[in-house]
Amino acid sequence: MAHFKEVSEQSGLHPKPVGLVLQYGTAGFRTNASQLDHIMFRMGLLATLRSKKTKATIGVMVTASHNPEEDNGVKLIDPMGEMLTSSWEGYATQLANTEQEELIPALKDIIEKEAINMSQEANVFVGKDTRSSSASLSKAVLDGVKALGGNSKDYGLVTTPQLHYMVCCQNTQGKYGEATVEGYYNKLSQAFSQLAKNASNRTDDQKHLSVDGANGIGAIKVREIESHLKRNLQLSIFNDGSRGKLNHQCGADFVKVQQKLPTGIEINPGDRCCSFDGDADRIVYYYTDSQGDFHLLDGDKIATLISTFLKELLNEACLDLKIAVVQTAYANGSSTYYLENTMNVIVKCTKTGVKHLHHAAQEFDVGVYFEANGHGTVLFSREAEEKIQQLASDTNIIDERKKAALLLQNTINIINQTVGDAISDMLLIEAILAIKGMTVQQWDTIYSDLPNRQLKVKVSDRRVIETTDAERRAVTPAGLQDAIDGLVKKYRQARSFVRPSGTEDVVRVYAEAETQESADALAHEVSLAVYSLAGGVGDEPKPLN
Ligand SMILES: CC(=O)N[C@H]1[C@@H](OP(=O)(O)O)O[C@H](CO)[C@@H](O)[C@@H]1O
Ligand SMILES: [Mg+2]
Repeated sequence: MAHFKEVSEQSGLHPKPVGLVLQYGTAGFRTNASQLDHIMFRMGLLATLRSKKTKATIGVMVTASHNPEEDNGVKLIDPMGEMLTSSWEGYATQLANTEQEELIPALKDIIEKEAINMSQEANVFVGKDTRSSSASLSKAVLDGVKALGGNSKDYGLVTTPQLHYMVCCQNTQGKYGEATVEGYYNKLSQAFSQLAKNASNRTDDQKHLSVDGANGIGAIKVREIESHLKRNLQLSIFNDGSRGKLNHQCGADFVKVQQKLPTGIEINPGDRCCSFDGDADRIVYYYTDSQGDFHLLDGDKIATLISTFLKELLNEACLDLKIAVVQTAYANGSSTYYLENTMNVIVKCTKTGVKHLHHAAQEFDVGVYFEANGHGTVLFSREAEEKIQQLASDTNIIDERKKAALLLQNTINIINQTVGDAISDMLLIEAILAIKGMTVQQWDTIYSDLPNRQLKVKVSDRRVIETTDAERRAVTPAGLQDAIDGLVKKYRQARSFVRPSGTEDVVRVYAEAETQESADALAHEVSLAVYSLAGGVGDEPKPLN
């Protein structure tokens, strides 16, 4: 049949190392770049099949996000700009692990199971981050698409959320926006300018933000959008890739996990700063105080700021729309308490991984979702968008209600609803702070984080840990959860859980408690329990201090 001969020949140029097995994990495939050429070619094939199946454009992003420069990875993007549906993740894993000679039968199997019409046209958008391996790996994706007779468009260097945006624009025939990087900048920057008009006179200092670009794609793209912002926002960009190494001692993941400033940034006490991750789908804020102490405003603080802003606007607009915040087990206990008890919003907890949060957020009129690490966005239901649109364009009302509706309308336009987006989130946060006349310190005092600690434990097979209750409790191995419960009881305001990582070969341990000493001690003791009950390898975990 058509193209199989071509696939067979071409796949020989992208051979699979015999015996290599990889999984489509929390965020696609991710490992050392040297092992990924065949994966990329095959994901080009799979994206082509997915496009034929959905009769829509599919995206393929080559990136390993916050991983070190030597790694790479690939994520597939479904028609509305969301992550690949989980029912196809199995196919991705199958194709990835099939030995060379079984590739065509494996493809035919998917075609048959999904009843794919092979004469249907296929279109695939491809993007890549700044890793040195990304150029040849994205070429392998393009080869895969071509081999199966699909059309492709190579966007070259883009952030992950930009590619999600392009896919959504394309499949909504431009209703979501124009499927170009310029179109993306125009939509976001125009919405930002509109929102900024609602801020009272701001000094240059207040308009200033320091950005740590993680030496990655985000630095390039934030510089590009800066020129569209007409000095409504004044950026100093550090770690722009001209000297430092990608994600090395910098970027959102480093700042969140280490709870300290990235290297390569020069700031004064009180300056508002943010860090992107390696593919610019995450953002965290921070500042240092006059004592030099570091203060982090993570995804939880961002979710609180945004949901407060939206709830106030919905009230002012007298719109009866249900707003909810979606978090994971990593959300700081103080944030959950504040959202539920002070703000009175619905809070949902899902498993780790953006696809879970995204789906949960879709169930509400307005769903704000953020992982504590700074990956998140806001989703508006079609009904919510329509109600807001209607009120904003109602010529009979000229009052506070309409003003709120117009603010909501521009907020919708500034947000990338397809996926978490560091640039879009940054603009929204900057607009909210400007409109509310709020400093980063004032934002920080909305609630105080419980001190917390995240650790990793190496075990021989992390799958021995199975969890339940949105990963907050371990079901296996026997005795582990009882041990954790016993340890948690020793500390005040304490909570701890463990889960196998979906992106690294480790078990993650999280603990929070009334003091940093307690959180550190609890995290260490839980690590020891994991080490002894779940097959720890290497040296026993050492205390932090
Ligand atoms: C604790 C943590 O931050 N985990 C991250 C990390 O997943 P793990 O499954 O924990 O490795 O990478 C994911 C993909 O970027 C992200 O969605 C998630 O939040
Ligand atoms: Mg990322």
